[in-house]
Amino acid sequence: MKNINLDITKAAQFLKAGTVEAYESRVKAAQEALENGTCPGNDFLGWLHLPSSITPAFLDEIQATADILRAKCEVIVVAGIGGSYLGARAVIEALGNSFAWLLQDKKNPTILFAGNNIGEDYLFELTDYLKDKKFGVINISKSGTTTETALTFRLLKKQCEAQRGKEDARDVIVEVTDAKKGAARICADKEGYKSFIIPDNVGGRFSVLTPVGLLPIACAGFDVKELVGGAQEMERACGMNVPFAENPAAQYAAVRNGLYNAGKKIEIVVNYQPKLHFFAEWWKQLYGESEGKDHKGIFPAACDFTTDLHSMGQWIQEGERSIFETVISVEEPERKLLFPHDEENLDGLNFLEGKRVDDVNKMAELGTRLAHVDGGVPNIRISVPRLNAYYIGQLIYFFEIACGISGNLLQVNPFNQPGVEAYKKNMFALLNKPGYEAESKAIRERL
Ligand SMILES: O=P(O)(O)OC[C@H]1O[C@H](O)[C@H](O)[C@@H](O)[C@@H]1O
Repeated sequence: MKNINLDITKAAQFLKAGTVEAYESRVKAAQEALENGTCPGNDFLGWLHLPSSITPAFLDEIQATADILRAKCEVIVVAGIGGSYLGARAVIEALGNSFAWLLQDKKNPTILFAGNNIGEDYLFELTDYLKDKKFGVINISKSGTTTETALTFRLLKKQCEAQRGKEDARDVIVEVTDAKKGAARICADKEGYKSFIIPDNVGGRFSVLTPVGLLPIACAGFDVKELVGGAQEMERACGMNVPFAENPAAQYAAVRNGLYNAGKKIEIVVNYQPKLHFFAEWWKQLYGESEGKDHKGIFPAACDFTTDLHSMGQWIQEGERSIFETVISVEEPERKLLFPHDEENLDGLNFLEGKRVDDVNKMAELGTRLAHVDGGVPNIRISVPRLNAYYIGQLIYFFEIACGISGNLLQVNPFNQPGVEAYKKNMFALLNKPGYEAESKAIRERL
């Protein structure tokens, strides 16, 4: 079976000859530091060999819980934010029907996401929509104390119990959280909810292959064994025994650092399939939180093409030359649709009659690639044979291991996110959270 394939030729051509190759020894050192646990943030390396450590029995347990929720719920709300949100949504949207929430699909529950904002209208409208629904909740929080998620869970737990009764609610509320600490753990133990553990040594943004991602994905009806199988294959293909020139993660990490050092400060991940929109959101957190520190790091951005060619296309073609693109290209769509004939041919498009829609999309992609490279935008291309669970699993692990290597090349700790606390501290000070008295006083003096 084919694997995802990385092509860096149209990016490396922007660098001095030999630049990518010159990273070989530094990449090797980064790989060794990850393997040996000697890099910064070495207490968060549990994701490194996670795919190959997942057992069939563990996946059966995930599936059994998902089956209960699927049988008892027409809607499942997945509450979580950041790494406790984006991976599940990325995979579910990539694999699902584009109009999933509009389908009266009796076979699969509708999956909704919440706990990822503090929008009063959003939460009101969600709880309003759920009023006459048989719904369940997967509450996901590693710390168990994240405000956005905790607020949402308060609302949903109460509503679920009110609508179903406390006993029945107990079967459809599941917590995914720390083994020992945090409000979600205490609540799960007290209420007797089914719960899954997020390992201590796996950070949120690397946790999609733990129950954080696997449980919602199984609830949505997708094959978690295939997903993990794809990740396992990439764990092998990106292993440190694979030579530098043949190792896609090593190559990607090297070329993007080469580009960064040559002044390309922004990486735009691009898709030509709208289903990959949230995959790019997941990627943005993975790379943004891992590399954006010590006043360094490529800014991770994303565009959906061809949609955004009609909005951001101008900037990409002719704006400041500080960007490069990483295109995720799906080789073969899952469905077939032909360009139709039209008697009047008012749009002049009858020359495309009978062609697959994807043939047109592919020419848009090729034309864009040539135009952007001509315009000075280095282009990395990752081709994905099909948009299925196996290849999404490959993409996930590929980007994770490349991120670990890349962060080490950048000489930052890729596994912490101290900067995220600044807004939380201010918010709690402004809200007069008990324990924040001094901060509250100090911040008010600044207003
Ligand atoms: O899973 P939780 O503890 O609720 O955290 C959810 C997210 O929020 C934080 O602020 C971090 O920046 C993220 O890395 C994390 O994934």
